[in-house]
Amino acid sequence: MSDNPVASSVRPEAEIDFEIDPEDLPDRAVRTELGPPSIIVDDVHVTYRVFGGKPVSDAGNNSLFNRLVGRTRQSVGAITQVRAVRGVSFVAYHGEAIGIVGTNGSGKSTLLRAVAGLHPPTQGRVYISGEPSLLGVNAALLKDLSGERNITIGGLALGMSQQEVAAKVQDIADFADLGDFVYLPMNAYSSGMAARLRFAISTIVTPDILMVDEALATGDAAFRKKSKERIEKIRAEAGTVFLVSHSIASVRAMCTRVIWLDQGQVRMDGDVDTVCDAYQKFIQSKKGNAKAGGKIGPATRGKGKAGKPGQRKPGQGQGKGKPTVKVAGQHKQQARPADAARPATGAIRKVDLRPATGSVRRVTPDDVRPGTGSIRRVASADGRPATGSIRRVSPDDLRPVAGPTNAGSRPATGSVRRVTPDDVRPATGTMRRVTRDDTTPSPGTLRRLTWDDTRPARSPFPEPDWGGVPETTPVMEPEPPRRPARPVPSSNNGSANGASGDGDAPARRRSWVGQRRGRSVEPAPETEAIPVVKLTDPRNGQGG
Ligand SMILES: Nc1ncnc2c1ncn2[C@@H]1O[C@H](COP(=O)(O)OP(=O)(O)OP(=O)(O)O)[C@@H](O)[C@H]1O
Repeated sequence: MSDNPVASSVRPEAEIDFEIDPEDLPDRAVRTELGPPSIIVDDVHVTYRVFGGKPVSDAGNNSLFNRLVGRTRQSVGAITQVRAVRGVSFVAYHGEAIGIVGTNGSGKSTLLRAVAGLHPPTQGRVYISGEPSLLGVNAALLKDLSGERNITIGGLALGMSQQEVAAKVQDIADFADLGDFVYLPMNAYSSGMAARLRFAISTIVTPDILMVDEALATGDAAFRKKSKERIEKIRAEAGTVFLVSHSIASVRAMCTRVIWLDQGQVRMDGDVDTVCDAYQKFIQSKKGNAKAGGKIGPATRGKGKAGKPGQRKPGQGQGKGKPTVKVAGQHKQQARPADAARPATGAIRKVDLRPATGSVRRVTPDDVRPGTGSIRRVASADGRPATGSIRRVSPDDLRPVAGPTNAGSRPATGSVRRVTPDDVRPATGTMRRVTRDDTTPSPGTLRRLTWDDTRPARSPFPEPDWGGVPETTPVMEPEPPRRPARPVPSSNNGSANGASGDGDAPARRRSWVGQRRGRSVEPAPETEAIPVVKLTDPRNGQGG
């Protein structure tokens, strides 16, 4: 394991707010008579163990063996120890408002968490009388819930009953200046609104010990004024208030005592003006040094040679012959030379944008012009067919391959061409266009239906009566026995006067029957007299 006591020093520059108009906070906190001790912090150390970090050898243990071991661990994933708080001791009293100042990463938040019991000290002890209430920027509010619900949950967590919380919801929403936003999920809040709500929830009840960590930083002047009044009230009721802030003006206005932390240690502890003045001077000297070319920060890793203050050997962390910047009389910082951005071996260097062989370079318009053997720009002329190369397809490619006429659009072997109407004419063995002729009947095939196809094959109805006698009910007269006609004398044919004798009767009868059947029946012609011949049987000679 490696020890990295200066890890905090690489944090970005603290955002120190000197710009707050003191008129926003007109009344200075008045130091009142102090009560008994509320908190005793006795030589507290807090060390974080970070997995996977790069081990940085301590200056005191920078032996060859340690460096070799450190490098070995670095390659397999080392555990880095970050000593955030290192041996802090102080006593806080009832009725005090203590401001805690320091640059980024100096251990302010860690110290508050240790005092509030949220992070056990690695070493040392904390004694406390009363119930601490830590209000931090990361206080556990549920962002998916509305402000109203968070007020309820926070109030219950502080020991209030449901009725007490319900009665206070509107007051808290008014104090945080949320308006109707109190009914919306906290996701919809700005950072300032969320910070105001956190402060309002934490101060629903008057806590014994209130710890405010940067929660006021996002508030506007009006809200800071309200906050100050509330803090004054808590302090007046013999509570103890801790205020972590980068706003020196707020600390000056609200606190009665200030502790300045630097790299996890108490650098100064005393009355407001003395400590704030010293801290302000320290910050301004850092700013001045930064403007002069030095980098702001209490210390630098400087190739792993920067160690704890007081343990650093002269010349450590400095390149040979390179200028150094002294920060606040304690930390040494290697100045960044003006030509630091020039190419260096093994480091990030300025990329040469000119073409170079085998290196990354900037692509210029010249690079995309046609050239041989490289990626080049495809010009209009290049869009014509080429063999074996990717090219741009132009409208010309869609024209017939052979010849400009339709004839040229006939199938060609092995090439894609435009399909014309000619291509859909009938051809043998290929698909062809279907014409009307294809729909005329042919034997054994489907044919066109005509009107006749729709008439019944045999009518189910009887033939209509057209005035005659139905054939199904014929009236038959029995025909009289035929007698042999008597020979008619040629002199007396009986037809001279129109009268007829008995020989006319059969003709008349046939004519009548024919009329009744509705048919025109021609009278039978007069039969001639047939001689009667008597036949004899040749076997017995008798007539038959
Ligand atoms: N959870 C953590 N794990 C590892 N290191 C941490 C953790 N929290 C803080 N640190 C380190 O501890 C050191 C002190 O951090 P801390 O947040 O207490 O400083 P701070 O003074 O509150 O900083 P700031 O002003 O930026 O809020 C820093 O170097 C930081 O990187």
